[in-house]
Amino acid sequence: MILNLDTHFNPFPGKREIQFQSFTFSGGEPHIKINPDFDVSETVTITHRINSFNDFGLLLLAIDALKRMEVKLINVFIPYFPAARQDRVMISGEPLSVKVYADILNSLKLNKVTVFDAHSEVTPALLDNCEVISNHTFIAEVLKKIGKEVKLISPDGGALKKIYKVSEYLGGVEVVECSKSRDVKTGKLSGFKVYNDDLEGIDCLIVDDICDGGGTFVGLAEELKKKNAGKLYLAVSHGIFNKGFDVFQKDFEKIFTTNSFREFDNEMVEVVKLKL
Ligand SMILES: O=P(O)(O)OC[C@H]1O[C@@H](O)[C@H](O)[C@@H]1O
Repeated sequence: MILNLDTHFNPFPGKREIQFQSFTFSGGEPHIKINPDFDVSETVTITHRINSFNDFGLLLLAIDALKRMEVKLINVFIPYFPAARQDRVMISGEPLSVKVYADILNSLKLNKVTVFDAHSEVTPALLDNCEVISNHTFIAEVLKKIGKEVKLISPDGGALKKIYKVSEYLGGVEVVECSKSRDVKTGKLSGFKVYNDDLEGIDCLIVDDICDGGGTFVGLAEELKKKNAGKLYLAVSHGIFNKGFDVFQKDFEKIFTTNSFREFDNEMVEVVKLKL
């Protein structure tokens, strides 16, 4: 049984859905009422796209309601895990945000928590009974859509381990390693480096987990262009795109993402819908 808290997001098409009503009280608090017309002895999988604290709150309320209805086995599918990037304390005074979310979920004794393309190994290490869905089939689908040979571009050291696994899954597509620096205090990016001088006319697919403002990818695109690379494509599992898409217009042919975070309606972007 599936409880899709975000009614625009259904990664389990065809599975029976539990009906519910959710709304926000006038004071701003989320609320939910789950219809009791289902067999509580079955496992229930809650799916939710979390991009605000209220979204997380609604998830917690739904878990509590199901427990009170005596559902014993509850799975949760949160494709984009909140604060996954706040996985270490960089400077004193910051919280270890991802652990705050993980601790709350762990306290609820869930049967399974599934996340899609975890930012780092920290999220699955912190969560009890965690399953991570890799980006392999997403990237394979992207390559099919591009329909020609590309090199895979790893934007930084953090993405390397994952991109080599993708390359292996795809039968050994060549990987180009790159690096960048980010100022801990200001978040400003600089010093983009591409460790391959043989990119003349070569089409490139940059692969990463998250695109937020896009600075990483625009900076990298400029370096790739200096090496006369061919067409540039970007594939990110979780699209936030907080600065919109105009920033990519000059350098990129197309951007691929999934619907793990939200929906998109822009001709530069092609969305591969998540299906489990
Ligand atoms: O440059 P923007 O898009 O803001 O940020 C995205 C980058 O920041 C990292 O955490 C992500 O893994 C990605 O490399």
